[in-house]
Amino acid sequence: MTFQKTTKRTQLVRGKEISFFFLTSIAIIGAGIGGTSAAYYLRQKFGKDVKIDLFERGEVGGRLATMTVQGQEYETGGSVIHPLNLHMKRFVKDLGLSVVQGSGGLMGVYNGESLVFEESSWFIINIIKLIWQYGFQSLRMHMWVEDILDKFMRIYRYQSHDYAFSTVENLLHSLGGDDFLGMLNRTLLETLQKAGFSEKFLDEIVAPVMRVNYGQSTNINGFVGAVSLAGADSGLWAVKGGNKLVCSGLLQASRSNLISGSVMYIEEKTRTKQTGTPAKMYEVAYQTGSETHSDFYDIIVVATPLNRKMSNITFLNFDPPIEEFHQYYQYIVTTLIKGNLNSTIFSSRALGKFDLSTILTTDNSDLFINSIGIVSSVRENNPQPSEDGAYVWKIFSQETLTKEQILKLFLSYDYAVKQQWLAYPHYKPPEKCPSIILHDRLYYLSGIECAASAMEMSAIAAHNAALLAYHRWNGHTDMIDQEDLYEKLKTEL
Ligand SMILES: Cc1cc2nc3c(=O)[nH]c(=O)nc-3n(C[C@H](O)[C@H](O)[C@H](O)COP(=O)(O)OP(=O)(O)OC[C@H]3O[C@@H](n4cnc5c(N)ncnc54)[C@H](O)[C@@H]3O)c2cc1C
Ligand SMILES: CC(C)=CCC/C(C)=C/CC/C(C)=C/CSC[C@H](N)C(=O)O
Repeated sequence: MTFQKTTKRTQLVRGKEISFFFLTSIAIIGAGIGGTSAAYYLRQKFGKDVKIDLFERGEVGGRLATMTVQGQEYETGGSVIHPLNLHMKRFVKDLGLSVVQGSGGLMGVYNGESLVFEESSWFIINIIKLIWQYGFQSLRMHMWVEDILDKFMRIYRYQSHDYAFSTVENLLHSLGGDDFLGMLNRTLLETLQKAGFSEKFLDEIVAPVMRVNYGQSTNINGFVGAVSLAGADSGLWAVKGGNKLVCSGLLQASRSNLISGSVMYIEEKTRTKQTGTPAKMYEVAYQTGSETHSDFYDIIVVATPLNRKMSNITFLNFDPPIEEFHQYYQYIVTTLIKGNLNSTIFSSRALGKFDLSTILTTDNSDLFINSIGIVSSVRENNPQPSEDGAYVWKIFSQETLTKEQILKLFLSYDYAVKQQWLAYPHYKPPEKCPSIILHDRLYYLSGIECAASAMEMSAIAAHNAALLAYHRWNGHTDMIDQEDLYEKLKTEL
């Protein structure tokens, strides 16, 4: 089913205001959470008649993906969602999906020799342990993250009032001023050292959280560091049946046309429209199987990281030319293993007495895993062991695990399956974020990952790209890059 709309645009021609009627068609490249939420918001803004084509060369969901083993499905990509991720929350509600809550088992931190920190199932013991080992730093860290989240949440108010930003930097500045921009330019380590956190706390608590969430050290930028720490909060949740259901749901709700094909190049061309007037449009050339096709669009939203390895899209004949993108993405392997853990490699405690369900690791180059933890299938709230007591464990590592490494970790195992990812940017502050406006009507939403990669970040970027495209198409410049929005909106009911 295709939709077409005639849209009125007014232009100044030799000093006279002339109205043209154009057919509006929009292409989105990539059907991950970024592309599908862009389709959803573009439909909301541009209305029911505009044609929206969504190009996807792989599976709908992108980095939200599951793997089915022995009849059970597990998340292998983006898995947890923060309780304050309001776009994701809204999608789930609007699409009639259900949620599963994180199981919240016990966590320990291994440094290659022993467990340097171990949670207790008694809340009060935990508090005493944390204060004993790190003073009040855990509480201070919690407050630091909460303060950042508090400011971050301003985006929902701005977007509900339809305000858009033309750069990632402007968006972040509107939320947290120079402090937020400063976080992009400094490492998390520098930021937290300056705030007075101890080496011990940074090595034993903060670095392990960065390793499990972003496969990197505390040398990542301070902003993504804060997002990563938020990813260790309580109350995390996931979508029942798999997070990727949000993407297929948004695609359907947006009534876009899914085109299964790989976009090869985008070129700006002059075309004569049905009205007889010449107009600049974008030609999208894509491959399906061995065939090449192309189609013309007024607006394009690129919702995939633009680099050779990940999307390989060429921009032809743009004036000025569109720069090449060189963001390097971190390679990560997710391995699912159903088996009996050899807990004696982590702790001297007897096998039956080991009660940790997640083991994080310190930044030790001798370690071959970043983390290991018990996981539930996408339909369960709590992980279920099989009759022989085996659980399904998810391991994140920098390289594919060898059989020897798996046999070191497990006394016995039923299966081991893996998925490799170019997962998220390799963060190296100072971060220079790519432009959102690549050309007149060509938008890039994945650039937001330079600040932090997470489902909610892509959804925020998608909403922003839809608002930006809409306001620029209609000449509403007052809705873009407004300064002091927080103060302006404070007085509104
Ligand atoms: C292992 C792992 C764990 C993670 N855990 C979490 C987590 O717990 N919580 C969280 O919030 N985030 C997590 N993330 C990050 C999160 O998954 C991503 O930030 C988010 O899914 C990115 O979505 P996106 O739509 O922007 O990009 P993608 O999901 O990458 O979507 C881009 C799509 O574009 C398609 N595409 C690329 N090139 C072309 C082309 N030329 N033509 C057509 N289609 C093309 C791709 O096939 C892909 O489907 C994790 C990521 C990974 C890899
Ligand atoms: C964007 C905001 C404000 C919050 C998002 C917090 C969040 C959910 C961060 C997680 C980011 C991430 C890339 C996690 C990867 S690993 C996830 C999990 N620990 C797992 O074991 O699968």
